[in-house]
Amino acid sequence: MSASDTQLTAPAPLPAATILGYPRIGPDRELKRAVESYWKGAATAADLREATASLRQATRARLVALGLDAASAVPADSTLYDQVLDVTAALGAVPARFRDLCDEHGGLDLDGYFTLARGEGDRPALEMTKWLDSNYHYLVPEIDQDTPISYVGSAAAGTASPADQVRDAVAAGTLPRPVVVGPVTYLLLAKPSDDAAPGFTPLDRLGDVIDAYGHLLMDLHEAGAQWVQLDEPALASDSWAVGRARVLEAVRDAYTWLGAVVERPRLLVAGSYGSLGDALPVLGATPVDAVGLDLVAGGLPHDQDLAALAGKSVAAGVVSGRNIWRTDLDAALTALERLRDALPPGTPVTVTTSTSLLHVPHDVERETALDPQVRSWLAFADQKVGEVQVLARGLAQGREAVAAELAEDARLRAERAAHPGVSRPEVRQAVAAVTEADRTRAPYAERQVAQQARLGLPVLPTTTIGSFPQTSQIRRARAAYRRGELDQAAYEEAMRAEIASVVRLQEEIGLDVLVHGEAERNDMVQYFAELLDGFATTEHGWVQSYGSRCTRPSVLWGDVVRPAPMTVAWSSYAQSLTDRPLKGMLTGPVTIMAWSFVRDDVPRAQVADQLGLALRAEVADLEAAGIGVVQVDEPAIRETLPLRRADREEYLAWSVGSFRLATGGAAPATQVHTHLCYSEFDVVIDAVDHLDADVTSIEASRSRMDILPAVAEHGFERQLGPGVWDIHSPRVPSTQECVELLERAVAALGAQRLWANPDCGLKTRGYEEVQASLRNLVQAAAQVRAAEQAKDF
Ligand SMILES: Nc1nc2c(c(=O)[nH]1)N[C@@H](CNc1ccc(C(=O)N[C@@H](CCC(=O)N[C@@H](CCC(=O)N[C@@H](CCC(=O)O)C(=O)O)C(=O)O)C(=O)O)cc1)CN2
Ligand code: MET
Ligand SMILES: [Zn+2]
Repeated sequence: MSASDTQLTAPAPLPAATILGYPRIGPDRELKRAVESYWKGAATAADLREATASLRQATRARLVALGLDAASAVPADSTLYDQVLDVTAALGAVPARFRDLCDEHGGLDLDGYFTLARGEGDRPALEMTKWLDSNYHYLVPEIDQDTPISYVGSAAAGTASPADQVRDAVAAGTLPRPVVVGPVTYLLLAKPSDDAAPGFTPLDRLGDVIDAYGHLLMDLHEAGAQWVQLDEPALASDSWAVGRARVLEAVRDAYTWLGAVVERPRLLVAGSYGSLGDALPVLGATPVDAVGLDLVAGGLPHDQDLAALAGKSVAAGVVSGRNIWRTDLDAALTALERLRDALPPGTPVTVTTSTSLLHVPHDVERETALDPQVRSWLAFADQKVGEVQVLARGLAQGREAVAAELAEDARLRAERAAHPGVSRPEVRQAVAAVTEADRTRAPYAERQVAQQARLGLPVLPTTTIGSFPQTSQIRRARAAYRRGELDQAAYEEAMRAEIASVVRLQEEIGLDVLVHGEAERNDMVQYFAELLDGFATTEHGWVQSYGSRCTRPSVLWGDVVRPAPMTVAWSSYAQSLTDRPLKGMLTGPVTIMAWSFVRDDVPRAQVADQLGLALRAEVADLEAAGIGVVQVDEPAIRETLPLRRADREEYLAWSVGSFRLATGGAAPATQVHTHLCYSEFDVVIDAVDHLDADVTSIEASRSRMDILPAVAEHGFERQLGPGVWDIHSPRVPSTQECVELLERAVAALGAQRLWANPDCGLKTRGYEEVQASLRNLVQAAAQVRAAEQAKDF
C-alpha cells in the first residue's frame, strides 16, 4: 500500500482491536545497545538510524503477525529517548541554553537531541521526572513567554519524527497509527523556565502549541496516516497547579481547533492512567473522532457523559498496560458490554489497552526459567495483544465465540487462587497481629541522645546514598556467575574484594558514615525479590526506566516470606573492615511494590505490611550483627501517590504504616535513615515526617535547595541530608559549589540537623567522577563545619 492509495480510499474506522502503545526498547534491548554504542562512538549516526529503523520494522511485523490490523491498529510510537522530548524537538521548543544547537528552522540534529536528554559540559540536561504514577521518567519541557514554538517536524533531523515513521512504515506495507503526547498534557508536564515572567505558566502558550500541532496533523495526513492518537494522560490528575477549570478550558480550545483542521487524520484522544472525569463531556463536545477510556484505573464513566459521545468512536482500555496479570476476560467483557449499552446505539467500540504497553516486558513465552504455573497466569505485551483481539471478538460475536478462551481463563484463575504460595496462613496471621506499637519507636529526642552517644558524629556528617559505581567488571562477574562460568565462591569473593575497595576509598576520602556500595545487587528491588518467597524474577523482562536505562520488575505473586537474612553477611563484612559506622542498606516496602508487578488479588495494604514484616526481621538481624545505622530507601513513595487528591489519604496511611512497621522495631540507639529522590519533596513532606526516620536524604541540588524553606516552615524536626551533588550528570561539582549549597541549607535549617551527601546513589557514575566529587563534598562539609564552629566561640 502506498501513501497515495490510502488517500484515495475513504478513511477506515478505528479497527476493532488495538493497543495504545508497545515497548520501544526491543525484545533484546536493541534500542539500548544501539544508542549506547552511538554515545560511546562505537557506532555512527547512520548505524544508529539503521538499527532503529530495523527495530521499528521488526516491531510492526511482530504486531501484524500477532493479529493486529495492518491499517491503523499498529501504533507508531518509537522514540530514541523519550516521547515528551520528541514533542519538544518537533515544536522546536528548545530552552535557551541549547538554542545554539538548533538549525535556522529550530530543528535539532541527532546530537542536539541527545544533548537535551543528557546534558553536556556545563549545560545541564533537561530535568527528569516520573511519568504520571509510573517508574518511567520523561524529560521536562522548559517553557517561557519567549520559547520558540512552531512545527519543525521532520526538520528535526535523524530522530524519526512521527510523520517519518509513518512514511517508512507505509513504504514497507503497514499503515501505522502515529502516537504523540497531546498538547494539553505536553504543557501540563512542562515547567516554567528560569527566564519565565512572574505568574507565567506553560499553559499560557497553548495557542502556539495548538498551531504547531495543526501543522503536525497536516504533515501526518500528507504522510498517509488515517488515524493519529494524541495521548492526554495528564487529564487523569486533578492536582495541576493551574486548577481544573483552566485544564478543561485548554482541552476545549485545543480539540475544537485541532478538530477544525481540514486536512488531518482522524483524531483519537486517549485518556489513560485514570479516568477522564469531567474532561470526557468536554471532549465529547469537540469534533474529535474517537475518545480512549482507561477502564482499568478509572471506572465506567457516567451514563450522561457517555451519551454525549454520539457520532464518535470509543476505544475502551480494558487490558491493563500497567501490570502483567492475564486479563480477567469475563470481567472485561462485562465492562465492554455495559459500556456499549450506555453509549448511543451504533457507537463503534474498539478494544484496547488502558495505557501504552511501555510499562510491561515483551513476551512471557521467553521466560522459560519461570515456574510454568506462575508463567501461565501472566500476560506481557505480546500476550495482551492477543487479549484485546479475543475481547473484540467476544464483544462483536457474543460470548459463545470466545467460550474456549473464557473457560481457560477461568480455570487458570481458579488454579492461581488455590496455589498454596498465594495465601500462607502464618503470614496472614502475622500481619493481622500487628499493633500500632509495632509501628512506633521511642520518642525522637530519646533516640537522638542514644545515637549521638553511640556514633559520636560531627556537625554536618558526610555520607553517601548507598551504591558505588556498578562497573562493567562487576556486571561481567555477575553475568558469568549467572551463566555458571563463575562458581558461587568465586563470585562472592569478587564482590567482597569490591566492597573492601569501596570501604578503603571512603575511609581515605574521609566520609563519616560509610556504605558497602551495593556491588552485589543487580538492582535495588530485584535483589530483594530474588531472596524473598512470593516473588518471581524474569530473565528477559526488561522495561524502559529512562532513555537507555532499563529494569526487570519482579512479579510479586504470593505471600511474602523472608527465608533467610538478605544483606547481613555483606554489611557485616564491610563493617568488619572499618571502625567508622557502616550503614546497612535496605529497600523499603513501598518502593519494592512500586518497582515490581504487584499481585492484584489482595489489597496493597496487605502486601505492604507483609514486606514491612520481612524487612523488620532484616533490620533486627542487622542490629544483632552490630550494625548501628540502617537506611531504608523509599524513593518511590511520591511516585505512587494517587493522581486524584481524594485517593491520597488512604494511600499515605498504608504506605507510611508499612515503612514504620519495617523500622519500628529498631532500638533507640540504632539510627534509621531513609532516602527519597525524583520526589517533589514538598508534596509529600507531611508523609515523610510521619515516616519518623532519624535522617532523611533527598534530592535537592538541581533545585538549589529551593524546598528547604518549606521544610523549615513545615516544622520537620529531624535530620535532613539535602543532596549537594547532582549525580544524574557526569559533572564534578566544585568544592565551592557544594559549600554554597550547604550554606543555603544551613541558612534555612541551621547546621545542627544537616548532613552532607549526594542526591542519590552512585551506581550509574564512573569512579573518576565519584572520587573527585566526594573529595570536594567532604572538603566542603569541613569548611562549612569549621565556619559554624567558629561562630560558636
Ligand atoms: N527498579 C529500579 N527503578 C528505579 C531505579 C532503580 O535503581 N531500580 N532508580 C531510579 C532511576 N532508574 C534507573 C533504572 C535503571 C538503572 C540501570 O542502571 N539499569 C541498568 C541495568 C541494571 C541491571 O539490572 N543490571 C543487571 C544486569 C546487567 C546487564 O545488562 N547485564 C548484561 C551482561 C553484563 C555485561 O557484560 O556488562 C546482560 O544481561 O546482557 C546486573 O547488574 O546484574 C541498565 O539499564 O543498564 C538505573 C536507574 C528510579 N527507578
Ligand atoms: N541505596 C540506593 C542507591 O544508592 C538508593 C537509590 S534511590 C533510586 O543506589
Ligand atoms: Zn535515589
